[in-house]
Amino acid sequence: MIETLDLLPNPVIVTNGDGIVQEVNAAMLTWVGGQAAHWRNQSMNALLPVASRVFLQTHVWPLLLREGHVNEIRLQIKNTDGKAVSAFTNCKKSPTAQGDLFYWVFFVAAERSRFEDALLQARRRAEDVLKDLTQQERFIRTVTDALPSLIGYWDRDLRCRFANKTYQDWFAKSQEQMQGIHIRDLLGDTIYTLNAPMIEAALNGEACEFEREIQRPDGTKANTLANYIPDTDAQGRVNGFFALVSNVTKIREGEQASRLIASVFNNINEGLMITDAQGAILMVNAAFTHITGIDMAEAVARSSSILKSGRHDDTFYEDMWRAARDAGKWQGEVWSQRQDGSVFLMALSISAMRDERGQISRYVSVFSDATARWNKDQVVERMALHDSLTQLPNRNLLMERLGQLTSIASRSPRNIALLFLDLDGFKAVNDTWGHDAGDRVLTTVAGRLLAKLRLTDTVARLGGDEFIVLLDEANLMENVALIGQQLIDSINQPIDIGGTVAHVGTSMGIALYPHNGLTPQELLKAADDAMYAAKAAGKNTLRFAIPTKA
Ligand SMILES: Nc1nc2c(ncn2[C@@H]2O[C@H](COP(=O)(O)OP(=O)(O)OP(=O)(O)O)[C@@H](O)[C@H]2O)c(=O)[nH]1
Repeated sequence: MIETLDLLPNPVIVTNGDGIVQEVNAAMLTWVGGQAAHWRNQSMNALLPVASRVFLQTHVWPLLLREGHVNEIRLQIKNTDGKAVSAFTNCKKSPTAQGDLFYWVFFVAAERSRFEDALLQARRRAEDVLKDLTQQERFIRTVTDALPSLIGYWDRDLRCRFANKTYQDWFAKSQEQMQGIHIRDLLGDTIYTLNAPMIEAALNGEACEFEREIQRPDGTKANTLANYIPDTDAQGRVNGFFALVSNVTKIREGEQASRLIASVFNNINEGLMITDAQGAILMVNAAFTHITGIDMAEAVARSSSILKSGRHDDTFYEDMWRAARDAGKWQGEVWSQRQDGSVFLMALSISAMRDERGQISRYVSVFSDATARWNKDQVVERMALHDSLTQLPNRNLLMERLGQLTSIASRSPRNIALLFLDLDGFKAVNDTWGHDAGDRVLTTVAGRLLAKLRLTDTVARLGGDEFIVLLDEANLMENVALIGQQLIDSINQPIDIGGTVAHVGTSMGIALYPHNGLTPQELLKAADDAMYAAKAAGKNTLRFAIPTKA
């Protein structure tokens, strides 16, 4: 055994349980001097100064006998010069057939310092690792601080272990104040109580997501969407949970606004149609379907030209879209077609919507059905221009048509004849059979005049028993006289006035364009004068106006 011990660089002694030296190795002899035999069977106390001996007896042996080993016990050894040298020793009990042996291995302070160096290095490595970890944490913090969401970590005791900047700012707390804060203290009792089931779920390993309206320290309210994600280790233990909370106030407000817009979109009476820049329908509302009869699903993705009625030419639509594009808006009335092919008047307003680059991205068309209004306008217009009894054009419309005819004739010469008719003996009908009978006579006369004339000619009632006939392209005076006489003859026919028969005649004055005048007023005056000439000549006859020009 001693040979083996001699190989060791450390001083070693072997004792029995009473501390009697059994062996001393070579390294120990270089330290304490003498021969091995000198030390054998001596108490190891001989190697120690008094203080170490006492320490050995009172502390080391009891520990050694109890534990079977001691480590790094500081003892002093007397060297060859009798000087005390500080050393450390590790001792281990080794049972043998001859009884327990105790191996005392010594290392001097210098060796100890190597050991400490190793320790120091190990600590530095640990510190480097720690530094790495700190850097990593700093990196994580930098990244999470830049995020708009609240990111935090809560341990099992519901103490905050991490909270990013947004989390701190949200609750107006510093990083130090956040560190270790209890979640209840941060959220307040009310929100904590509401969140408690989710916290419990997260600590039970269950991820959860929920929304909550939170009042912030500055008093503002915000909608939050929270995710609690359990932090589970390899053994399946939940050590805490990550909290990821996003401010969804704007999103919720946006959704609310969208819902409002959608509600308006579908509840207004105006038809709405949104198309892309090329005119493909993207969206229509319920009123669109109500007015056009075209189903929403059927309209989408089709061209807005499905509404074309054919009453306008291509130029009309080109002008309309060009104006909407260039001016950003177009307003007007468009004859459009319903699903069933019927035509309606669309009072339409088109607005162009531009994207952030200024390009037109959408056209919003708002429209209503203006057909009923148009029909009513037509009736009013008709009433304004027609005689309500005979439905013939009245003085206004007559003058308008006469104006058009004279204007055309001034550019491309043609003859126009204006026949002024005033009934003879009409008052007697009224007086004899009453006003209604008189009306029957007037409508009958109107019908007879129309029956005798071409569609291009005009028959008008000036009022009372006065009628005007306009003959367009009346070339020969003889022809005009012939027509005039035929009209007189026709009126002379008996008129059935319900059970009895009335007779009226007509006196007719004829003025010719351009001979008797160039303007409507001149022509009417000339014909009126000629009519009076006919009356004066005995009634029921015709007279031409006296020419004003050769
Ligand atoms: N029934 C009816 N009578 C009308 C209407 N407008 C005017 N009158 C009447 O028509 C008559 C016209 O009078 P006159 O032209 O003098 O009658 P007349 O008997 O033809 O006389 P002369 O023109 O001189 O031949 C008046 O009695 C008016 O009251 C109408 O819309 N309906």
